[in-house]
Order: sequence, then C-alpha cells, then structure tokens
Amino acid sequence: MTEEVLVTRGLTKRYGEQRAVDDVSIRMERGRVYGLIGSNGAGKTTLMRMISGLAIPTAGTISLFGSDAERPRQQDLARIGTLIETPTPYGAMTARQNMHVHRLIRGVPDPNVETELLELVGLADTGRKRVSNFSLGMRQRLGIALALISAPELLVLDEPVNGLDPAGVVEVRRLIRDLAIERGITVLLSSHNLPELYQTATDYIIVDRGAVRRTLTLAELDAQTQRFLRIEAPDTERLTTVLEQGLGTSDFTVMPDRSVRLTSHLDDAESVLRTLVRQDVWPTAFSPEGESLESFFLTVTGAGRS
Ligand SMILES: Nc1ncnc2c1ncn2[C@@H]1O[C@H](COP(=O)(O)OP(=O)(O)OP(=O)(O)O)[C@@H](O)[C@H]1O
Repeated sequence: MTEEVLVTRGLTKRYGEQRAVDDVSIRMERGRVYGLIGSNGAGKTTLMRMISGLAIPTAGTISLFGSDAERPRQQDLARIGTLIETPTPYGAMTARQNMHVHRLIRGVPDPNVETELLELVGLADTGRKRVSNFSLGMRQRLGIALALISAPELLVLDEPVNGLDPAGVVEVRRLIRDLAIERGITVLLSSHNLPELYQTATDYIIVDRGAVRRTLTLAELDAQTQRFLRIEAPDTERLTTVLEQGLGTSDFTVMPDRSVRLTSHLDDAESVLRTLVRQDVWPTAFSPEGESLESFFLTVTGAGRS
C-alpha cells in the first residue's frame, strides 16, 4: 500500500497583493523523489518554507504523514529535514564540528550519527579542513548531512545542485537517489532547470507564477520529450528492413500513418540517410522531431510570453 507523506489542499501564500503560492494541491508518497521545477520567482522556496513550517500559509491546508488533529503539528515537523536556500554551516568549523553542534541543537543523543552521515555524504576524510575552504559541492553535501541528522522521513532541499559544476551535480544527484532507494526517505527538491534535475526525480511538479501547471512521472516526462527521427518512404517494409539489417537497430516504431519514428542514431542522422539511400530507399520525409526538456518546460509554463 502506498503511504502518503504529504498532502496540500489549496495552499496559498500572499504577500500583499502578490500570490507567491496560489492554490497548490499536491500529494507525495513515501520513498519517491519529487522535483519542483519553476523559473526564478515561481514560488518554489515559499512552498517549501510552508511545508517545512518556516512560513505560515495565508490559506489552505498541509497534512504531513497522514496527520490527524490529535497529534501536535510540531511532532510532524520534527520528521522533516530541510536545506532551504544556501546551507548555513559554520565556516570557521570543520565538517565534524558542524555535525556535532547540529546534533546537540537537534537533541539527537547518538554521537555515532556524526560519522555515519559524514561517510554517507563522502566528507568523512576532511579532517581539520574548515568549511570556509570547502568547495560549493562539499558544502551542499554537508548541508544535506546536517538536514539528515535527526533521521527525517521527508527531506526538503531547495536548489541543492544550483551553482555546482557537472561533477558536483552528479555527486549530489546520486546521493539524493540513494537516500530515497536505500533509506526510503521521501525527497522534495527544487530547481529552476529541468534538464539539470532530469532523472534525479521520480516525479515532477512544474510551477509557474505560484501555481502548479503540471505534475508528471519520469516515464511520462520521457514520453513527452522523447526526440526521434521521423522518416517516411514509399515502401515502409523495405525502410524498416534496412533500418534493422543495414543500420542494426530495432529502436523504431511504425506509426499509424506509416511514418517511422527512429529513436536511435539521433546524433548521426547523416549516416542513417546514407545507409537508406545506398540500399535504394529514398525517404520522402526525414526530420528530427520531438521536444527537448527545455522546450517542454517553456511550453508548460508558457514562458516566452510577453
Ligand atoms: N518575504 C517576502 N515578502 C514579499 N515577497 C516575497 C517574500 N518571499 C517571496 N516573495 C515573492 O514571492 C514570489 C515567489 O518567491 P519564491 O522565492 O518563493 O520563488 P522561487 O521560485 O523560490 O524563486 P527563486 O528560484 O528565485 O528562489 C517572488 O515574486 C518573491 O518576490
């Protein structure tokens, strides 16, 4: 049975006339990784702050871990770990000293958790190095370790890969996926860049101007954004035979209109065409089609509007 970790209904936050978050109703299940995607100012941080108990909603409700009226809200909030905006470890201290201070602040009795989490995020060997000398990626990983100190069931991470170099992005992505798979932690993480978050999340929530524009799973996102070569030829059977035997691929689908969608060789369209022509298959249509992640995001959010 799926376990609901979070349900919001009509969640709204107004600052004066402005609706930073506007009537947001979302649902999150245990062990999944939710990517909250939106441009700057879309309302991601405000939504995460409300979920984490750091901001009070103007309207709407938040139910955490199937919360009921009997249980104090503080008890539910204690089951959330957050890294919102830039992580705030103490720069003059080492990673371990930061872990120690946070453990005491959070009232976690077991000192072993410090080493265990530093190992988990790959910072166990940083010794006497001060955090002010850490790279941004190391700081983000320390921020995640600090957020994990009280063994949260829901982890809320605001832009955890923002500003990281490609290697840093890969490291943090892997860490987040492992947390979900190995520890069953539910993760909500935000980004303004869909391609950057792609494949880290199992589910995507696309927001724009405070409102949810679209929610979809990774598989649905893939189906929406798969790029392909669209090929038409007078003899479809001959075309597919040449793709199979001449090109050695079976990554294609024959569509009802008899056109063929080839999903391999996207970066090598020229050799596809050459192979076809050599085998005397003369395409009447041959074009790359489908949507990129970026253009899908722009379409959903209506960006590019005036
Ligand atoms: N404390 C505040 N007072 C007034 N307006 C605010 C406050 N916090 C946020 N806003 C406004 O609400 C809107 C949403 O802001 P928010 O920070 O949630 O967006 P975001 O998607 O996290 O953007 P970014 O990626 O730039 O952090 C913005 O227009 C912002 O200016």
